[in-house]
Amino acid sequence: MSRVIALANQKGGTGKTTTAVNLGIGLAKQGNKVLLVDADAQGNLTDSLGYQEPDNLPISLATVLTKIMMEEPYEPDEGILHHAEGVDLMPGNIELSAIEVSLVNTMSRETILRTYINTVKDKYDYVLIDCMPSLGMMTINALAAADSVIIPVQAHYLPAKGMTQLLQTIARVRRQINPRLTIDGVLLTMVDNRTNFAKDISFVLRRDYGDKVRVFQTEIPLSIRAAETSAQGKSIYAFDPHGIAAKAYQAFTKEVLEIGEKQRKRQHQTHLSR
Ligand SMILES: Nc1ncnc2c1ncn2[C@@H]1O[C@H](COP(=O)(O)OP(=O)(O)OP(=O)(O)O)[C@@H](O)[C@H]1O
Repeated sequence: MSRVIALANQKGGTGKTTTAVNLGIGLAKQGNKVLLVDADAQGNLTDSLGYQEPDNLPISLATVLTKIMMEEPYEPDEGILHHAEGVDLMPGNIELSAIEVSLVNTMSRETILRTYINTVKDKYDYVLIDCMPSLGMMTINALAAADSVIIPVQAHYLPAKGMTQLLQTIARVRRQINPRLTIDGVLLTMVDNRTNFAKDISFVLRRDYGDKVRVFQTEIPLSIRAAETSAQGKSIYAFDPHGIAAKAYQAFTKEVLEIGEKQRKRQHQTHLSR
């Protein structure tokens, strides 16, 4: 059974893409089949995996979403690229901006991405969706398609207002479109342990939101090597395998696997008790 996880935060630059790459490849290194979906018009995930001109790719997520909206046939593996470190990628690019606009007038506008994911997910253990830094239609589509959400939060600023808004949006999607949607947790990224600021943010997050969402035990440290990785087209495990960021992403992958295992067991028990 596959798990679909959206990496979402409407604030830009919080580590969504870096986490998608290194969680995805981390899960693949543990023997899982993983599809990464670039649902951000900036195409940063696509770029980070070595496809440096996402806008020139002949087929991308926008291509298949357009076909779904137009009720045209498409092949389930259409446009999917294979990365050397064992993950698949459905690339994204600037064409997704036009999709956001046309979705507004489309029937079932919140579930077009879910329709796509449902046709491919059975081939994978994990599907990770890298969301745009907004709460627009593409992010709503990602939340409608997902089983759960991971919220990367940059440890540099107090996320209070944005966090409340994001949690409200997730709750609304759960009520109106996707009742099975859960929050896996908040991941603190770019933590600079030399300052007290990161500790303060971590404390405030746990104090104000700890009863509503898990804050992952693992914190991703601020690391120049992690920042450099995106230009290399590879993961932190390939670029700097012994560094602090690689170790943190390994520990984070383990936490995500444990959550997945617990949820699978729960689903199995519910299924048996029916
Ligand atoms: N642990 C880290 N240490 C230092 N720099 C990092 C770290 N993680 C990510 N970065 C850098 O921070 C920037 C933002 O990260 P990233 O692109 O992953 O965020 P994002 O949330 O996907 O951004 P956007 O909202 O624009 O899609 C990038 O330049 C990235 O290389």
